[in-house]
Amino acid sequence: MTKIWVNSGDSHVMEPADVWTERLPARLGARAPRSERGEKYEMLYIDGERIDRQLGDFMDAMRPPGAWDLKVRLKDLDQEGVWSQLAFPSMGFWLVSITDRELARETVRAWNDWAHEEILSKNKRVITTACLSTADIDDAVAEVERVAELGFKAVFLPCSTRDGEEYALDRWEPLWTAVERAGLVLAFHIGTGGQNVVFRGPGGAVVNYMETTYPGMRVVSHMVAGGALDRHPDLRILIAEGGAGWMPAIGDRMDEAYRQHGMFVRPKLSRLPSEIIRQQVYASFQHDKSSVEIVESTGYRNVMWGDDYPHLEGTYGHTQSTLHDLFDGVPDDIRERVTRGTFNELFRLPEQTPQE
Ligand SMILES: CC(C)(COP(=O)(O)O)[C@@H](O)C(=O)NCCC(=O)NCCSC(=O)[C@]1(C)CCC[C@@]2(C)[C@@H]3[C@@H]4C[C@@H]5C[C@]3(C[C@]5(C)O4)[C@H](O)C[C@@H]21
Ligand SMILES: [Mn+2]
Repeated sequence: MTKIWVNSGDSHVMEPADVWTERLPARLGARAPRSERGEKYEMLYIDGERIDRQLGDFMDAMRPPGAWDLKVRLKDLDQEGVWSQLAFPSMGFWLVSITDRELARETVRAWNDWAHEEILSKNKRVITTACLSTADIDDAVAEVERVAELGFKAVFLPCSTRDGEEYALDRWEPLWTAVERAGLVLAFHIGTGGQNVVFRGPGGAVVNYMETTYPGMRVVSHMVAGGALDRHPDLRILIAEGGAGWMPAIGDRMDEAYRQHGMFVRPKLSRLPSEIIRQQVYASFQHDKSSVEIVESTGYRNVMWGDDYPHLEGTYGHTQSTLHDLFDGVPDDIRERVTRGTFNELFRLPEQTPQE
């Protein structure tokens, strides 16, 4: 079986437990996210709030030996055929729920400094997103400018927002301007910003998996229909780990809404919603065949494969068989686009994948 070399638009770094306590004064470090293992649940403490989650199951299911060690990770990637990765946080995801301005600013800054020193400065294949404060837009703008200087290629925000902070609202304008001007990708990872276990009845595991997918589409409907992407034509957003098959479907439905409910529509847009999605919205997937098929059948080309390394929803241990299932028989230009081209277009990395 020939090795298909790919880039991954959705991976994760595992931060050391002391990523904040080592870098912040005790009065702040003590309030940063930390998890303690309980019987069935892990207790997650964030600024005094407690969230019970089955994180332990996720951690135990972590197979890849390189999850916590960059050098070993690069060997894992060679084995799997992954050249570059865009790596999201793990514990860093929980920073988005901090509402205290100083704590949000300082924990975000500390996480980004750790990522810059321990990942970005130590290799060229794994690049991390940067975290941003959701507590204060001015702090987020300042951090965008700082991390762009440090060489980050993407920042991330949560898919779900607090009520009254939806992404269509003007409050975000200074941040959209800053991200667009810095040429960074604005990434949203599914399952962030809200509850991930919302139903505990029959089928709960699959229902909850699906329920974390919908907020990613909601980000797109707000930022397209609210005009954010129309006002910032160079701003590119990525919805990571939510699959990509939904892009043409919501493009069509938003066009229908825009036309059939035209008398209610504001703001008016300079392009149809579907055109804005085609040009400025990107999505990643791991196993979905439909994510490849829509590129062939609808011409939505902003589709990017992701290994979700080292999470159990990802492909570690079966990457090559997954890639052959997905791409054998698919036209070369589409395989090239989805496995490497979209990633290189977004993160403007020179083509580095070794030719087997
Ligand atoms: C089986 C039930 C119904 C039983 O209910 P019970 O708890 O016993 O009362 C319930 O426990 C369940 O649904 N368990 C399945 C596992 C699960 O928690 N599913 C949530 C939806 S999937 C999800 O949230 C993704 C998007 C995908 C899996 C990894 C995920 C949890 C990751 C994992 C965990 C944590 C959250 C995180 C980033 C993070 C650092 O890595 C994302 O924010 C989010 C993400
Ligand atoms: Mn992921």
